[in-house]
Amino acid sequence: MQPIFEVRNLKRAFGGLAVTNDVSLSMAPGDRVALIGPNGAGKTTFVNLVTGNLKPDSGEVRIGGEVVTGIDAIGRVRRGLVRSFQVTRLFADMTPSEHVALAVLQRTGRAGRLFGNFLGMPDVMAEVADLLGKLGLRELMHRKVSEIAYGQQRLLEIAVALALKPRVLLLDEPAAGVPQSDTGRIEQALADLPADLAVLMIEHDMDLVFRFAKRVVVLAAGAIIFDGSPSDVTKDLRVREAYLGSYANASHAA
Ligand SMILES: Nc1ncnc2c1ncn2[C@@H]1O[C@H](COP(=O)(O)OP(=O)(O)OP(=O)(O)O)[C@@H](O)[C@H]1O
Repeated sequence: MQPIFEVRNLKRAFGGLAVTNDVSLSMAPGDRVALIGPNGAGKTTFVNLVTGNLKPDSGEVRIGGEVVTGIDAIGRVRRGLVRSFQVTRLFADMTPSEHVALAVLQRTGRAGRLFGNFLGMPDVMAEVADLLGKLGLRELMHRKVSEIAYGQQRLLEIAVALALKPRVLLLDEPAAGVPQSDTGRIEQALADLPADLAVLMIEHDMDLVFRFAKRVVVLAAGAIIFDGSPSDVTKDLRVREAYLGSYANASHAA
């Protein structure tokens, strides 16, 4: 299948440190990939390079075959590359329906309109209600974000991302900070993501990785050291060494 998302020979250094060191990765529609790696492996930097929040020193990012390396973050969202909105970027005084409506208006090129008007736009409201319903947030759609639980805020991040109709979705630790009692709802939302969506999830929780991912990519010291099946990743010697090395460094530093 033609890749929907491709990274070729991506490099980025800070000072003398190669934080993204010749990374290549390709994903097809429907892929469910987990990106893992010890602390400081370069996962966040990689995501920032991919989304256009950071410029690479060299290499290429493609969405649907189009080279987007010179296109900014908003242009990449328009082409279908969406990173889940972070809880820290939700507006405490706004409601879930306002957040999702804003994303729908942005996607449909109507974000410039007076925002309060969306309540009178039946197509927008129908989509907002549908999306929030699918994520179990319908009852809370008109409450303030500050009044809803953290797990529900994380579901709202997913709803906002989906309202942008992504072709490639980057999820940054979607269940981090969510109490155990609420992680089931997040996992259900991940299981219900559109089948043709390519999903790259950064995750530390290996239980979640094993339940979600069909493929695991391991980044260590800026380079991909493993790209394969979840069942093979724990047996891989280089992966074991990378994690052991990071634990050794951490205890050394402590
Ligand atoms: N703007 C920057 N300037 C200098 N060094 C940086 C910068 N951003 C990241 N680094 C360094 O790059 C390395 C990788 O950082 P990055 O945050 O990408 O790793 P990570 O895998 O996301 O880590 P974690 O899992 O701990 O969040 C670290 O050594 C970090 O100190």
